[in-house]
Amino acid sequence: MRADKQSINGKLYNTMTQTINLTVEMSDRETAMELPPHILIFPVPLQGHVNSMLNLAELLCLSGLHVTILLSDYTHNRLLRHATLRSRFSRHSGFRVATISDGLPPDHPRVGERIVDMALSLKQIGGSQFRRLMESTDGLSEGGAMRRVSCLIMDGVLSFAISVVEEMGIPYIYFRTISACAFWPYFCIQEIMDAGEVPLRGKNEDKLTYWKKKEMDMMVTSVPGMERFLRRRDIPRFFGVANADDPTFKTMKTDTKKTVEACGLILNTFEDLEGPILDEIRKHIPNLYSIGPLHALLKAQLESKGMESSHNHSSSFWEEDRSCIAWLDSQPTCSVIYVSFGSITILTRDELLEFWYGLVNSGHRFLWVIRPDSIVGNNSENWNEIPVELEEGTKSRGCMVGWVPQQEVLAHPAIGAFFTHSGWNSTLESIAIGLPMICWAYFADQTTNSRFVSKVWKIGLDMKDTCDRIIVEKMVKDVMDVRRDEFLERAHSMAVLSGKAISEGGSSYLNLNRLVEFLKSTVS
Ligand SMILES: O=c1ccn([C@@H]2O[C@H](COP(=O)(O)OP(=O)(O)O[C@H]3O[C@H](CO)[C@@H](O)[C@H](O)[C@H]3O)[C@@H](O)[C@H]2O)c(=O)[nH]1
Ligand SMILES: C[C@H]1CC[C@@H]2C(C(=O)O)=CO[C@@H](O)[C@@H]21
Repeated sequence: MRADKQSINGKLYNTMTQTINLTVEMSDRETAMELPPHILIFPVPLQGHVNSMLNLAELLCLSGLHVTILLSDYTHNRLLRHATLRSRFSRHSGFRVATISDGLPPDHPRVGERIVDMALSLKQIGGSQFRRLMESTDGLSEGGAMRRVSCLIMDGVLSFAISVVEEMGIPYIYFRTISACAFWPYFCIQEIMDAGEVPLRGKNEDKLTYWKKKEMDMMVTSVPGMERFLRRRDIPRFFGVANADDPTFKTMKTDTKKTVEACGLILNTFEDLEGPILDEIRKHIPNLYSIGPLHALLKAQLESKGMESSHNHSSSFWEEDRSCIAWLDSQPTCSVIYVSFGSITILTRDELLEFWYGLVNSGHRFLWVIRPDSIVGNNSENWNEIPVELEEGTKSRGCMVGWVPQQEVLAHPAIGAFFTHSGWNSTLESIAIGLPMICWAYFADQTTNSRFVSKVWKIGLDMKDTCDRIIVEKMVKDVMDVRRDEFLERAHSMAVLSGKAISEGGSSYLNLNRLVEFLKSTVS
């Protein structure tokens, strides 16, 4: 195992090639009792969850805490291949990575709705692996170089870890990486079902047909604080199952309800964005830490310490194609719509063509991320027969790539709007930079996020449950031209509030301090 030594602040750190394992040389005066608290962070091993939890990990490192993040082998290998994990964290003492298996075969697609296989697989095998890891390493204490884990910060659907940490006397906090506006309907699942507001899907009824029904436009009255705008089609898309024993549906329901038993709940959001919903959640979970937008909070805190911002670091699972930056540099200000549907969404060839025609026919420039594993269906179809009008329109106004440094792209002056799937990280990144959105939700929490973007915050348009070139063209023209000023004004106002939340004395800034104080209290 290659190890190279670096000398930082007079201490020797060994960086191991396979895991980042900073072995802090113990000076005479330091003893285990003087070691900082050791926080174990455990995300669902998906891009959106890992991004926000790595941001939290770095913020806790900046606060002087020791942190281990527990990834899947598969995810860790993707990060080692495509991200800057080592260089980003080698500048923090006491950070390391531990790994377990996600239980899926290496060739499992890990995209689309089959991504739930991972959550269910972890539910089956995660508990025994987690117990073995914690017991065989004496709470990840690294032979005394770190304290035993003093607190677990765990993702929202990994409840198998609870019995292990409870037996070891370790407190735990949930970090649900979705929005408050999506968490709250999940929390109210039983009330929604009891009110018959999202009926079971017919045995022979496919999901598309089920969600396109007119009755899905009926309002949901059983989620306090959302009665005026939440329709049936806007609730998280793990509803609408054919039977109440559906394993994913049951997991989402039971695990979300378990949140009340934890020492607290972390949400990557801010009070001025979701205050009314946060207040509803606080009635059940009083110890709530709204500390977002985490990527922006981290950037601000790194800059205040004169450190390179996370903006220059990647936590991508795919190789970033930086050629898009040079292309953007050659485009006029605010002239490009950025299109990306996240790390899980998949499209059929027909859906891809509807978006492609809509973008080209809008007459606007577009930068489109088409993730290598995102087009499904008959791949043998000959892509050499691309309609000439699409080929010409793309040549003159478009740029299509496999994966980009998204935060850098969103901050580029050429970008005028974001066509997104409404994943929560993408939504927050767009809000923080002040970009209007067009929302095409794929599944999970995205359907609720897109409703809030369009109906509550009014910073974009919701294209839910449709995929039509005429609608795409019209919505692109609306956000880039016809209603541009209207959306830009509100998006800019929300960006200002986001900046306030993460600045010294802001709500997220203060909540992070309160979280760090709680974590420090777990060892005093
Ligand atoms: O080309 C790209 C595209 C995306 N990103 C980044 O990848 C992340 C994607 O996260 P998100 O926008 O949240 O979408 P998903 O990857 O789909 O995230 C999953 O996890 C989220 C957090 O729980 C949920 O909100 C989503 O519904 C769920 O699909 C963001 O930070 C983006 O900046 C890139 O860096 N480059
Ligand atoms: C695969 C999904 C299981 C739970 C995660 C989630 C959540 O509500 O926490 C939403 O969608 C996906 O990110 C995950």
